[in-house]
Amino acid sequence: MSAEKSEWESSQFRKYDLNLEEIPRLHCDDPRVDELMQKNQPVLITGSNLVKSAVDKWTLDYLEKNLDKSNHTVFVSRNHKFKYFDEKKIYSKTSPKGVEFSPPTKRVEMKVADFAKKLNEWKRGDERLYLQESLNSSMGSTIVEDFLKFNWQFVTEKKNKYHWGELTSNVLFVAMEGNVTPCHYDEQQNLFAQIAGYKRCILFAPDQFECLYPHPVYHPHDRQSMIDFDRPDYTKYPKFKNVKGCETVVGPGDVLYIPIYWWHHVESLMRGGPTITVNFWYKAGPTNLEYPLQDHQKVSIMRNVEKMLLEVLQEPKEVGPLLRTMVLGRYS
Ligand SMILES: CC[C@@H](CC(=O)C(=O)O)C(=O)O
Ligand SMILES: [Zn+2]
Repeated sequence: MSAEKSEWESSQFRKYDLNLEEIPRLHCDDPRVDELMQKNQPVLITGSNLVKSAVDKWTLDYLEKNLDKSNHTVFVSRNHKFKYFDEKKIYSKTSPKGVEFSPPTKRVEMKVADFAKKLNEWKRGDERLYLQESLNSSMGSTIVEDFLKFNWQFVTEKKNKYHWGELTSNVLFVAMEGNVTPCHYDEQQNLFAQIAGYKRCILFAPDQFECLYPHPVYHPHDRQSMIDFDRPDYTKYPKFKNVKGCETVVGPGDVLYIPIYWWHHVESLMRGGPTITVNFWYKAGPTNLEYPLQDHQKVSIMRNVEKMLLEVLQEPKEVGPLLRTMVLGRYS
């Protein structure tokens, strides 16, 4: 992948054993953008001015001065990975009895000033921080003003053209250089707008499900890959060797379309300073079942089968044996 005007270099990437294609990088007026989005394919869109009002202004200092003085949600990790988990699933009735789940990160509330201070004073071996919070009207009048100046026409045009559901949230992400959000998928359409710094985004299509081994649906790490990209266990996860993916680097002003159910791994480039992103998450649109079904629809079906089996069996340990009895030698 070539650096745009050498703003970054691949030595700032973390090293993984992956062969990756490049995600197309196209100007927003290029008709191929819509050809790809129509097919639920990722594309990096330039020139949209989606978050121009923030690109010109938002730095850590600016956020410190203008984000309101109350607390903000910050995740803390003992390493560079910030693997998401659903707290509600740690204690749910279907979580296996006595199976200890040790959260890989902790969620704290922090003033932006304290967050910025810790980033500026960070040294190797210290805990890492990742501010992640939905933007809302209580974010301070200046931030709200910048937010209202986003190019809403651009995103609304995409929402209407592809019959997406409602905009559910705009999440603000402020990461330390080197932070990684491990490989996972979301059940929402996502316009991922980069404001400051550079992020490498590695994406895999929903049909790579069997190469990426997601945790069971009942698990707190539902939707997250079980594979540690830093040290893949090819014995436990042999199909990871064959995974096919694509990648791009998003920089200020770029918008990456991350289609619903597409796996993505996101890393803030090492030695690249803090990164700032705002995403636009949209609910899925109405599902019209046309055959052959699309790969993301099959993921949705598998999720529903797992949920139904859990509901009726109650005991997660019984799901695997029942599925094996049903499939092995009969459907395989
Ligand atoms: C959750 C954080 C991640 C973004 C992402 O996964 C998304 O927008 O869906 C990132 O940028 O580190
Ligand atoms: Zn995501």
